[in-house]
Amino acid sequence: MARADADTPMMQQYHRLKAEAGDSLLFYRMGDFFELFFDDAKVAAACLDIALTKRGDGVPMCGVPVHAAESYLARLIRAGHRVAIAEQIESPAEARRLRGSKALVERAIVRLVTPGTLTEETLLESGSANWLAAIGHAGEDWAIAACDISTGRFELIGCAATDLSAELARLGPAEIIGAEPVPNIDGRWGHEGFDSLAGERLLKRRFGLADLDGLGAPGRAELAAAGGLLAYLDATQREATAFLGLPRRVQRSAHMAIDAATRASLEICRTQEGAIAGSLLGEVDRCVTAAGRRLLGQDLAAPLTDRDAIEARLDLVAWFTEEPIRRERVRAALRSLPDLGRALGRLVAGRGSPRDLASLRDGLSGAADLGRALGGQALRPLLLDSLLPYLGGHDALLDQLSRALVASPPLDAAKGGFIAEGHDPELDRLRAASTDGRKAIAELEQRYRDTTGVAALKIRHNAVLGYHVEVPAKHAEKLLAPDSGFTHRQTMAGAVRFNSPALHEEASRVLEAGGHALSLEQAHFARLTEQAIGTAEEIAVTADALARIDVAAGLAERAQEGGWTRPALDTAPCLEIEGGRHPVVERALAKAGERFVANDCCLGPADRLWLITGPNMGGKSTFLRQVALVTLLAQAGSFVPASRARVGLVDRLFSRVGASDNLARGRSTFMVEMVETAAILAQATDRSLVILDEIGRGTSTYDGLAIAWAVVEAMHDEVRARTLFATHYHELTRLAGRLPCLSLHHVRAREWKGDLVLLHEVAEGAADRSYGIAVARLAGLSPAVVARAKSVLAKLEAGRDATGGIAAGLDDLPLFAAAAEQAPPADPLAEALAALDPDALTPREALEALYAIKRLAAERPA
Ligand SMILES: Nc1ncnc2c1ncn2[C@@H]1O[C@H](COP(=O)(O)OP(=O)(O)OP(=O)(O)O)[C@@H](O)[C@H]1O
Repeated sequence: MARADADTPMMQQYHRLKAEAGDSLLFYRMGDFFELFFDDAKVAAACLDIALTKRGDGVPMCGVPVHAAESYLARLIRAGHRVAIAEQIESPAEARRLRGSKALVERAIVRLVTPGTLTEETLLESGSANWLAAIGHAGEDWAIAACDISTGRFELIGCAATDLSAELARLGPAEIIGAEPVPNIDGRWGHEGFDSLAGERLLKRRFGLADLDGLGAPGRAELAAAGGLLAYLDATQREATAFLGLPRRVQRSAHMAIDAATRASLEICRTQEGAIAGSLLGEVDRCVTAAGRRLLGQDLAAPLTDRDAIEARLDLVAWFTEEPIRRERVRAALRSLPDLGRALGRLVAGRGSPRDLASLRDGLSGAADLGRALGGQALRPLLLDSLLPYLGGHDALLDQLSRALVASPPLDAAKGGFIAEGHDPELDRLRAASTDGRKAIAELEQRYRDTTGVAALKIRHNAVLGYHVEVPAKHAEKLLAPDSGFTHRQTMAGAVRFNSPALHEEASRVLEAGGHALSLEQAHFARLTEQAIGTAEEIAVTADALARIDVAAGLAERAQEGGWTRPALDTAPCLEIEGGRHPVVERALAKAGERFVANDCCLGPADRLWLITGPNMGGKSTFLRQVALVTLLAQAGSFVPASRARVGLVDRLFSRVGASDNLARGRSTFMVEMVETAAILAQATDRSLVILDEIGRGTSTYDGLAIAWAVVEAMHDEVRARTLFATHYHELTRLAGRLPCLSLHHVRAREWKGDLVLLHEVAEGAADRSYGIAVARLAGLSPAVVARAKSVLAKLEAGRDATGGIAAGLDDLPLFAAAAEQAPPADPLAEALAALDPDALTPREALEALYAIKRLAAERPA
């Protein structure tokens, strides 16, 4: 940063704050603007598309108006920047009073705005949680402490190093921090406080606890992660306190493990392009509240593995499907409620407004009404019964808020006008005085017009002069006369301004009363906010209960809309789906006026690996994905797009469907595929569901087939997970004769009058051929190229028939297990060498040993 030799005091202050802000952009408050200087100005001007100017001393600068700062902040944060806000912490008048007429206003960084610590409505997506994740470890144990301070959620997740990415993928954090870099994780490192003792101390202090047993005695790694997280919140929020509920310890086994590649491949909460529309979440979501949408996203990101917990969710969805009128009433009630959780988050963070208090009032009273209405319903499911008590219980706060606030308070507390009339007699009196004063000023205006005879005389108000009398320049004479009773204040181009003792007196009354009224309102605001914060935990629980009801009613709505059914759950490793559909593809086809062909799938202990062949575009990938999605939806507690489904609970879900390039990390498509396949083979269990599409396609035919062959064998013999394996290697179908729990299936196609007809139907048996050339023709390859390809194919097929093709001889391979178990043949030469101890040999023995070794070497098979 270029630095002027003789910095002004202001620039010195700027440099001090900038040093503190580090690599964050510094928003330096100057009156009604936040200014940025030097490189910060260049970066911000480019990112925000605003003018970059220069100060008199040549320093580059740009600025954003304070009242519009939020939208600029949003753009900077989205572009990956962090922003330090330096506010004026005293008024210019105070500065002058304390330190003389030329005193510089004191400024301090009051907040670091980072992607994971946002609370402002405009900076957040209403339908997604905004997680900040801190990674800590103690020796070999790792943990993530994650919080969403916009709603107060706080989780501690202990896990193995290898599970970190999957857990982070579940959360989808806006920001990841840690002490030192963690391989393959994109975070900001070098933060402090990641030690378990600090974590323990900070947790105890924050929640006023004597010991941590009440939190389920978190382990050392969890404490280290929590320590880093809390230290970071203190550093970014400064004086304000971030909203955090008590931390919830998340048991990893309580959730279906889904790694990042599977999430991307199944497009669970976002499409691969990052959009919600077109993802499973986008397709399933019928929530009417933002909190419901956030919870649904979390449910889909972390399906459950506990059968009772899933059944409880399903019972509630079923209850809502039974009576559409009941469902619609509940949804209508929910729809009208404000976002309780986020309003609370802002109030706790000290960024709340009177409107947030009104949101609490309306949200809590709506919750209580809903609780009463639902409580009157017969045959309530257990989950609903357990939620009902949390919908009420805020009477004292509600009573205060309802009596104190006007119906629709303003966003800005500073201007007042949010405390209802009749709530505070003193406030009413001050307001009346101020109104009377204004009336008196209006009367004064009329009187001055009459006495001066100037009809155009006006009493105006501005920030510099306060109340004053203004007349057009041509009438100024009369008021300028020495005995007129008016004092000249200002001469403008067309008008002249005056003061008068009577006006001064009335104006003081107005100002004084108005000022007192304002401070009284501020005091009310502070008191109400404090009262609300006092019950923050309880309010957050109410918000969660409302969200859970919204999710269930929304899922019921979705089920009804799409003819979805309640899945049966099973603890045996089975998976039976009749009439299954892919919700997103089905919708896309419906838009184009086409029908989705429903398909069945039936996996069980005796038939757990389906090998699926068939033409390109035949629907293999769609079928694979739909099986995974039906399972995922079922375990998230949703009805499923199928006419019947029985889902044996899945502990881990793996999906490798469609190309997943990871060139940014310097790996080729094939390399990524192999790394991921290795991970599946290492992590999948006999309780897992594995979906593999075209493994081995990115390399030479021989290598690819060999790898696919070995992977299928390993899945079948060793891993024993329920597996769907789609492939274009027809040679793999030979495995059916050798692997008892593998069966062959294909997507059907027909050639009709020379045209290919894709039926999208999954049927038993192998495909008779691959139809690749027919698909290429459909895709518009020129007739000449198609004709040439056909003749090349005829030659290749003739060659294959003559030689047995690339799979010739594969039938003679020993089985995978047998091959894996076969020990390498003994090597006498190696054994003899290993037995030698050169230091213990005499020269003569050494010579003999040498002869013996030469002899063994000569006997070795070539
Ligand atoms: N069950 C179905 N009913 C109707 N149309 C379907 C069905 N399944 C797939 N399709 C249509 O076929 C298209 C191709 O499907 P998909 O990508 O699953 O084929 P594929 O067999 O995996 O192809 P490839 O082998 O080239 O990857 C889909 O985009 C969809 O439009």
